[in-house]
Amino acid sequence: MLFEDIDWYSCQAVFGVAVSLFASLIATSYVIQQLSAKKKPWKTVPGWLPLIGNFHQMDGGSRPAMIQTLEKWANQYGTETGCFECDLLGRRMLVVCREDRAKEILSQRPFKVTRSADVQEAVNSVGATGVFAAEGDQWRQEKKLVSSTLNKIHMQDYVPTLMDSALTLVKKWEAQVKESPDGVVFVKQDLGHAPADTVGKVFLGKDLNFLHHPESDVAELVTQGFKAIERRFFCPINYWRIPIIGQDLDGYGKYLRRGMAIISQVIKDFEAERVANSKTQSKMFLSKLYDAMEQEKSKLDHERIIGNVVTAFAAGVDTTSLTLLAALYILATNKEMQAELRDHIMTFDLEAAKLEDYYSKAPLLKSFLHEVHRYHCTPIMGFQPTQDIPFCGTTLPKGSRILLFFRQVMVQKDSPAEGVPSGPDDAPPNVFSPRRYLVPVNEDSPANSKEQQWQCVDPLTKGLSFLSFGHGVRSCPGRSYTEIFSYAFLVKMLQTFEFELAPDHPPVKIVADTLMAPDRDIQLKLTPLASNKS
Ligand code: HEM
Repeated sequence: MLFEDIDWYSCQAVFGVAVSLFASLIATSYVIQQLSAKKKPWKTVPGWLPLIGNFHQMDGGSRPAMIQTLEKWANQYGTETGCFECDLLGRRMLVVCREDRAKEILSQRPFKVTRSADVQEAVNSVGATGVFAAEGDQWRQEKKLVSSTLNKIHMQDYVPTLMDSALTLVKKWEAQVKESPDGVVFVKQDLGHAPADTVGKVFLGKDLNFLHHPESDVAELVTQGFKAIERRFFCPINYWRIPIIGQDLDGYGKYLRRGMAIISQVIKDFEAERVANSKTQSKMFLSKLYDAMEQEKSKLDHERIIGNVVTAFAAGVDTTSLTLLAALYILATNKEMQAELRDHIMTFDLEAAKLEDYYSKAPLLKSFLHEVHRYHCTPIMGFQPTQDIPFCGTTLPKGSRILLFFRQVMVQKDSPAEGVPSGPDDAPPNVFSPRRYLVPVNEDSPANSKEQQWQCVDPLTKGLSFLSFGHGVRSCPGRSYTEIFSYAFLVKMLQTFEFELAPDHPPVKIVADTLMAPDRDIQLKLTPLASNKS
């Protein structure tokens, strides 16, 4: 067809109709949005724009910017009813930010309220098709099996591996410091690779050595997997579901195929060995899982076993590394606290420590870590009702998108969750207080006397004062696992180095569990302690 043949008049008319249709669509959705906002008992964040909703008010939409904005909105729009509504890229979200409202949602779990479909979809899409993203009978079966392999009895078997991985990390930094004239190390990547190594060893019985080979296929599956979950969670189109090419559209496909093939092979080798030799390694997750499947007569298929191993990487690695990143940042910028903790754990014998010692012999360290978990927790979790449920004096329809603001419920100043202890320093819940969970051993002796001994109480998990590992039957089965690794790492770190932020460090701020710093990383200047210099 020639250029002159085009009927420009018709084209203009079609274009005009399309523009007016689009404009009336936007106007109608604006009117619907305003009318539906008026009917609800909670406030709606103003400033809605077509297609993007309130996203343009989130300072570029990075994770910390989003958390900061939601925190600001919770104080602005959520105080009256304990919740508010906003629109993120066309998805209406009910943000629940106070204990009483959170209870209304959490009491309906696990069946009337589930993880949100967006979370399930994003997590499943990266290969973590395990208990975290499962629901209904599938979840019931897998939770029983997975939890039984992570209970305190089995945890005894994992302690040496967890300690060993923590030691290996600190030794790596010791070697690095010897080589480098300024003693500065970047910490974030290693803080992720060391817990990933524990998952490799404990879950698969394999030393995948992420710490020294961060370019390996399984390491890439894990690292790229986190990025893919964040990216895919907010994407309005599930492009990864497109047959053949979907997983490759954002470049994740190659990591998924290679990483999964390796994990699948390790499991097949393990099965073959188990058939040939009934005395396979009994001190690792796979053995314990297969034992539990036999005992319970409850078999998971090969794909679900892979999915649960990938889930351990997805659920346990980033969370642990962000906790430790926050802990190191706090100690690096508070020398007094660092010195007090070092004093406290200096005689802790890591090599000889049994599971119970981690919980009883270092109360201040334990209280510090509880507080890091509380104050710098995963701030938000997505849920949805599977049927209409009562909420805030009205009915929340099936399928509504709920963001439960765990952190806000625990740390807000004015109406915090009941049961957050104030500790010997009488600290309000909105303040970070490392001694919060300490109580005097001897009630009669004054709390501030030098002779006073302290013990650490466990945060209450019945109420909502400690939601860092979730709530109720869906709470995290990996809590002891990550705690033991973190204790071992912090003890070794404090026994080996004094540390501070590197000179001329760019500005850093922590928003919930995330550092606002270049690459969300920090550089530490590590000075070996005199007693450790060799
Ligand atoms: C600092 C480290 C960790 C934190 C802060 C953390 C936090 C959480 C949270 C908040 C949940 C959601 C609970 C809920 O929905 O109520 C969860 C679930 C889960 N976590 Fe962890 N977690 C950590 C480490 C781990 C580790 C090391 C593993 C495994 C080795 C693990 C495995 C899981 C699994 C399988 C679930 C799903 C449970 C279910 O849906 O029933 N987590 N975790």
